[in-house]
Amino acid sequence: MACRDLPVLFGPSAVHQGDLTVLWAEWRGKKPEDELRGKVVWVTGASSGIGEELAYQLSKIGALLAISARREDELERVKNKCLQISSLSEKDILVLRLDLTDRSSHEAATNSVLKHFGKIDVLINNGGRSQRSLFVDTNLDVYSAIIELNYLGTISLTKHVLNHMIQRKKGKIVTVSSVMGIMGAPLATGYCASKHALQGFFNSLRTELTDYPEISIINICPGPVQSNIIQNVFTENLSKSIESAGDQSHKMPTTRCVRLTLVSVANDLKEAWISDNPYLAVCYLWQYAPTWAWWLMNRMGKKRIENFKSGVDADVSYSRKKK
Ligand SMILES: NC(=O)c1ccc[n+]([C@@H]2O[C@H](COP(=O)([O-])OP(=O)(O)OC[C@H]3O[C@@H](n4cnc5c(N)ncnc54)[C@H](O)[C@@H]3O)[C@@H](O)[C@H]2O)c1
Repeated sequence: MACRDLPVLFGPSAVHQGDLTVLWAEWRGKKPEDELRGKVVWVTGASSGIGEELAYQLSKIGALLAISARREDELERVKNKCLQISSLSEKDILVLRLDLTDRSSHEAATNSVLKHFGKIDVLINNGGRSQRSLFVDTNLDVYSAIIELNYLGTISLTKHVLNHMIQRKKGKIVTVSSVMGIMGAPLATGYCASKHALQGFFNSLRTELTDYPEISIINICPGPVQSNIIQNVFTENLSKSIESAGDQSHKMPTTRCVRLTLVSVANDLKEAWISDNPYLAVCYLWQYAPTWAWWLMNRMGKKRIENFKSGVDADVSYSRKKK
């Protein structure tokens, strides 16, 4: 690497987006266009946010898509847009209704994708919901629902798809975890627990698959990203929605998060941190100097709770584009 290249890695725009391995992969690594064209990719939670954008970018690359979520009409909308922006044809995109919490349906859903395409090259476990409520205020049913959806729903689908990948001895299981799978933060105790559970699960599963070097387990850890995640959060009661999601424009654009996700998939990165600062820096601290991270998070966390209680987005104080 020449000295003139250093600003690419350490310049202000780069450090705000992903860990050094992700940025290196984007700069020097394999291109999603080369690695994913013609591959069968199944994306869960494809009806909005990160999953919807994954469908768009993958369709432009020429990947064959199975797109899943609970609302079929929204999936049809996403499919139609994919067909408009790509050279894919009708049969290249399978709309498959799927409720991650309905675990008894996951085997049949997997068989439907296999029947349509004959194989699954990549599963992207993206569907999930976050949380905005303090533990002291929150009903335990909410914790059960978060674990059922984010953790058990994800590993249930993985189990069926992995059986197929083991038969083929190849495939990629990608899970959209979160920086909250690495650190802890207030207002999200259940969400953090579910993402930590996913990290622990997939890091352990990888060690059980050493006889299958062509099966990759890839954990994606985004920081705050523009999507519908806040309007869909769990609150203190299962029946209660959040009053206002607040402005989300200070967060990382969905397009950028998804591009770096696909770079991570193309390069088989085991774990990718994709975030603006300060959350990216907190990930490094949490990993290498946890005592400092705990000290810092206590201070940031207080502001997060204040923001939430005043009706603005919890993370609004830390963005470069303060609102
Ligand atoms: N946006 C962020 O700031 C952020 C940060 C880190 C991680 N993530 C993760 O990214 C993933 C996608 O979230 P997003 O930000 O795009 O939010 P989003 O709310 O826009 O999208 C979530 C998707 O999951 C689907 N989903 C929810 N419950 C489901 C169920 N029971 N069965 C099937 N699908 C279901 C929704 O229909 C939707 O398609 C989630 O796993 C989330 O935890 C998001």
